[in-house]
Amino acid sequence: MSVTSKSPVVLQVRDLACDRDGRRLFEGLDFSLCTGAAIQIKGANGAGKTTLLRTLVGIVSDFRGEILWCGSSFPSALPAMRGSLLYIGHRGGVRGSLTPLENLLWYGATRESALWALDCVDLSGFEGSLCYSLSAGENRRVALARLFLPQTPRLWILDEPFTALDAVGVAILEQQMAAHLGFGGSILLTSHQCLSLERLVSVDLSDFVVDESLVAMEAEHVFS
Ligand SMILES: Nc1ncnc2c1ncn2[C@@H]1O[C@H](COP(=O)(O)OP(=O)(O)OP(=O)(O)O)[C@@H](O)[C@H]1O
Repeated sequence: MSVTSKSPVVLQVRDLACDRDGRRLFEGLDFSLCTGAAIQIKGANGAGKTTLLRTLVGIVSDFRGEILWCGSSFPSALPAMRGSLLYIGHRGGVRGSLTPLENLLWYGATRESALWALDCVDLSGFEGSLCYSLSAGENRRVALARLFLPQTPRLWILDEPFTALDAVGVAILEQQMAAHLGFGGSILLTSHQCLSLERLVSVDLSDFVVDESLVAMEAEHVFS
């Protein structure tokens, strides 16, 4: 699928600002994510990448500005967006006391599709091991196996999906992301990794950091 200026926008952020613990992390953030396209959110440790993703999936509701799903504003658009969303957070959502197969069955996969997905991420032979006995990279593969299940939702929001993966794991994931975009899906991800995906644009949160000196000057002006 080719992405053009006419590709429909699925997720849009307008003049977004997020706070954490009383501190403004970023403000004035604008971007539009189209069908068949990906956005990589970049920024230093603590810049607010995870906070942004958690805001976009509705876990964090303390924001200023506007978030739109297919043209409808949050929070009323949240249920519709969640119906089309696959979110894999920092921790991956893998239960250590379950096996990789049981984890995928818990997410609603059939046994056949779960075994297929585990094979795609090179975990054949580990289906029945308890996840707490697997390595960090293997656990990350269990989490990412959800991207290989059939009828995957159209929007993927992925927080540091490449963490702990080896070179083969990175290649497998990039290939699957490219396939998802090719089918008209959309991806928003955070990563410090240099990615070779086509139809990918970067948004750096450092460009939206608040200038504290201006905030102080404005406050002085208001109270003087
Ligand atoms: N639950 C929380 N309560 C209070 N402050 C928080 C909480 N979670 C995050 N923060 C703070 O918000 C800021 C942004 O955190 P966030 O995890 O969004 O950054 P990040 O850009 O994803 O960082 P990293 O690259 O290290 O993963 C940090 O300074 C962090 O200390």
